[in-house]
Amino acid sequence: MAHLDTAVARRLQSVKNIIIVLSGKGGVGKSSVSTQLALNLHASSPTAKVGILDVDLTGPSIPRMLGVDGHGVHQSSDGWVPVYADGSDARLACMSVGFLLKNKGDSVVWRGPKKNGMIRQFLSDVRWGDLDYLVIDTPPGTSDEHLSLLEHMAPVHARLSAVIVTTPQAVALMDAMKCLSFTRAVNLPILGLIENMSGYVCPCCGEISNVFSTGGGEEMARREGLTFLGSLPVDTELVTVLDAAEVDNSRQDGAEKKGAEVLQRYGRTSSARLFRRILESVVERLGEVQPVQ
Ligand SMILES: Nc1ncnc2c1ncn2[C@@H]1O[C@H](COP(=O)(O)OP(=O)(O)OP(=O)(O)O)[C@@H](O)[C@H]1O
Repeated sequence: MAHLDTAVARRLQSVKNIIIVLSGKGGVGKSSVSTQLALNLHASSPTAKVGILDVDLTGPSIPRMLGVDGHGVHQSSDGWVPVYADGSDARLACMSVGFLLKNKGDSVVWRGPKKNGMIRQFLSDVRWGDLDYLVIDTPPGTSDEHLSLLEHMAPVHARLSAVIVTTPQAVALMDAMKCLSFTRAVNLPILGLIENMSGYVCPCCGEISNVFSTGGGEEMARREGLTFLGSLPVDTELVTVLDAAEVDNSRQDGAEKKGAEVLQRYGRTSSARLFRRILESVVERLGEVQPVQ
């Protein structure tokens, strides 16, 4: 399966760390965790350069979460120019199939080879430039998209690792275990596990209460010898910021304005405060992971 893809190698040689975000189950908040990871890495230093690649081809949600879904992608002689969610600062680059669809509601109905071709093109043709981190949001489960990513990246990039997202419920944890066994089978280093929708933040007083079970992710991490990166409660403020990030296409500056607004508004949420601690663990773990063999 492994072959050296020189076009991908050339493009990714200026990317220091690649973090693949996985979840066994759909709807557990993988895209929102990917978005928050990118936003927090971006905010972690005034010079941090971050990319986010959305390979959830049938359900791309990153452009909307970052407030840039009104954008089209510009094709230059040297490949696709990513969309910058932070506008002219150009430190938060985003690429998604969502930018390539003619109409927002269009669905992508592709078989494996076509998905593989799209993913390879994302890896070989996007002008990411120098990046400290590239965060990759994937579809739920472990399917064609995951295999394509690894097939093209593992032979050419040593600093590849994964984060697993789960909710605390038993069914989600069972699927997270499948994800874990996939990463072990393909020798993909794991930074750790994040438990999302763990408890509920009261919008009035900020207190966290446990509506459903909590702690299942932490328990799984301990049992499996993984780092528990932290938990994030259900946060209605987060939904307001990420889900409502629809761009006003009637304004020429709509997408750029909305992207900047998401960055600012997210920074003030309680999720952002909690995520900063998760980020510390992620960065610490990045320093420890052994390069992919
Ligand atoms: N901690 C949270 N608090 C409140 N809402 C959340 C939280 N995490 C995710 N959500 C919301 O839940 C919904 C699903 O989240 P998201 O799209 O990130 O899940 P996903 O696992 O990527 O889904 P899919 O399987 O479709 O790819 C979104 O509306 C998102 O804003």
